[in-house]
Amino acid sequence: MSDTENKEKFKNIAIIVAGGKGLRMQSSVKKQFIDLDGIPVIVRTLAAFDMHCRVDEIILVVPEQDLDFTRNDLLHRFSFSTPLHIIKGGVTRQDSVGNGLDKALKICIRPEITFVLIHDGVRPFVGENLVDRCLDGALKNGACIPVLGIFDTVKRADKNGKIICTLDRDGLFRAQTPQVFRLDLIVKAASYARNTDFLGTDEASICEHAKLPVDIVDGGPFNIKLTSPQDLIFAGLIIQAKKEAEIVGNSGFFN
Ligand SMILES: Nc1ccn([C@@H]2O[C@H](COP(=O)(O)OP(=O)(O)OP(=O)(O)O)[C@@H](O)[C@H]2O)c(=O)n1
Ligand SMILES: C[C@](O)(CO)[C@H](O)COP(=O)(O)O
Repeated sequence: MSDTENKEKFKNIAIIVAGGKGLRMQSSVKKQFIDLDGIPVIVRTLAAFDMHCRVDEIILVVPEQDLDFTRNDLLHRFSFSTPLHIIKGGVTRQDSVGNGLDKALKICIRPEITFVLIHDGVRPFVGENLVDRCLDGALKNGACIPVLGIFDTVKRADKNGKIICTLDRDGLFRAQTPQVFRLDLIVKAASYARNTDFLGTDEASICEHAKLPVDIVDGGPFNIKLTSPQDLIFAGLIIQAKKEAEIVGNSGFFN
């Protein structure tokens, strides 16, 4: 099926979760609101989905106490063309995603023909082609996430810092976002996780728990999650490198 036909038939909703406290970043400003070269992290992330021609609507999840600030102050300074819904998050990432899924159910026509792209608000360098790969994968089999291989030798160690063994890294991957799912499937998996008290660190793990298959596609080396203070240094370098690549017409590298 061609892209144009898909666009008529399917609806793609990005759910950007930015409802966390960002404790590991040790910053007085929550990491999703930190300014990176004049543009807040969450605005950079929103812009990546706003500019993507296959994203029809965006749901932004923020901490309840930051709803007013986000609506009236932060986003007031920027304009987006994709319909944007701003809602409150929950205690855990899974709760925040759950709120996003509830909203997606309300704004979709039919969950069976709706895809949700669940993305960390603090992965601002997600590329256009990476989003396409995840969407294409989910269109085929209902669920798809981007991953990166592991290029270092992987050790298991005990609590005293003594190595127990070296793991076989063949078949091991690091999961990124956006994680894309047909809405009816992820809603079913999320409800099963709730009923069985399963708490996952990503949405793929919720599907795994519900025995729903999830495909993988290549993630991106620049699609980093801003977690600790050092990541802000990497973010600055990525921004600088992107600017330089744009000048010489080589920015495709970052997609
Ligand atoms: N209750 C929560 C917790 C996390 N997130 C979001 O999930 C993404 C990935 O989570 P992580 O990097 O762990 O963010 P925090 O939970 O904010 O960080 P920390 O664990 O360091 O406090 C972030 O965009 C974060 O805002 C969320 O929407 N709601
Ligand atoms: C969803 C995620 O970013 C995929 O790598 C990750 O699992 C979030 O984990 P964290 O423990 O909240 O950092």
